[in-house]
Amino acid sequence: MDDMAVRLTGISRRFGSVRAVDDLHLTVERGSVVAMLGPNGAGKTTAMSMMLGLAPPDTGTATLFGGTPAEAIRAGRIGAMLQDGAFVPGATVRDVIELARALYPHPLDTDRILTAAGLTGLARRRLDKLSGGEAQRARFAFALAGDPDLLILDEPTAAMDVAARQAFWTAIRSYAADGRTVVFSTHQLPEADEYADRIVVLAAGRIVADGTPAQIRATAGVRDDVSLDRAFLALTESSVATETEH
Ligand SMILES: Nc1ncnc2c1ncn2[C@@H]1O[C@H](COP(=O)(O)OP(=O)(O)OP(=O)(O)O)[C@@H](O)[C@H]1O
Repeated sequence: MDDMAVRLTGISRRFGSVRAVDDLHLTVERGSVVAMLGPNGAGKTTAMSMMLGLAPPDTGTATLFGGTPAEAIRAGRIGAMLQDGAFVPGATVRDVIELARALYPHPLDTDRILTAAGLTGLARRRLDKLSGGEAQRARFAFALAGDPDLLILDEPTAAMDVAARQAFWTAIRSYAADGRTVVFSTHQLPEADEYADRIVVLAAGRIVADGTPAQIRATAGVRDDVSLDRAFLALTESSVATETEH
């Protein structure tokens, strides 16, 4: 049996002449919180899509808990937040939570989901009337609904205000404290610094650094008291999405 929550073995994906993800090898241990960082276009969303089985890799394999992503999803073990994921038109926050709960074998209680996502006062609001940050909280509610073993979250706090971010990270902390696994991407580097056990830095579809926040600073050659932003820039400054040769 594979002990790893996520195992990416040499996955690659091209779009035309762009190598969005280039021979990526990554394992994520169960119970860890892993941040995926990288400049715009580094391949984070593409890698997460392949993790979830939404896009097949051109080469390599992606497994979750030792099986295919589709098997893990069917077993109700995976929750995900994707960038700008569309909602059912006309539905309310409560409707979409009930819809998500119906997809999973052991869903969380609706009130618990509403509380964890900070949506208790908005349960009857139509999704198309939500603000950007509120819609992001609704996506988080959808991801949490099935009480999954692994959360894969693409820029989960984008558009959230300060209070919503704090509530989000409190929910993630209690979720991870139960030994469950989180993989998230962000451009808010202090979030990775504070909440991730491990940071994977991507540039041009490849891993350029991987380790604890302290190890990332060491790889970048900066001191421990220097901001993670400085370390990140040192690691990724020279990178641009790789064009393949014709
Ligand atoms: N469907 C697509 N068609 C063509 N090119 C694509 C497609 N999806 C992604 N790309 C390209 O692949 C590269 C990686 O994109 P990806 O969205 O994975 O990056 P990202 O790290 O998530 O970026 P961001 O931080 O901006 O969200 C980029 O150069 C992007 O333009």
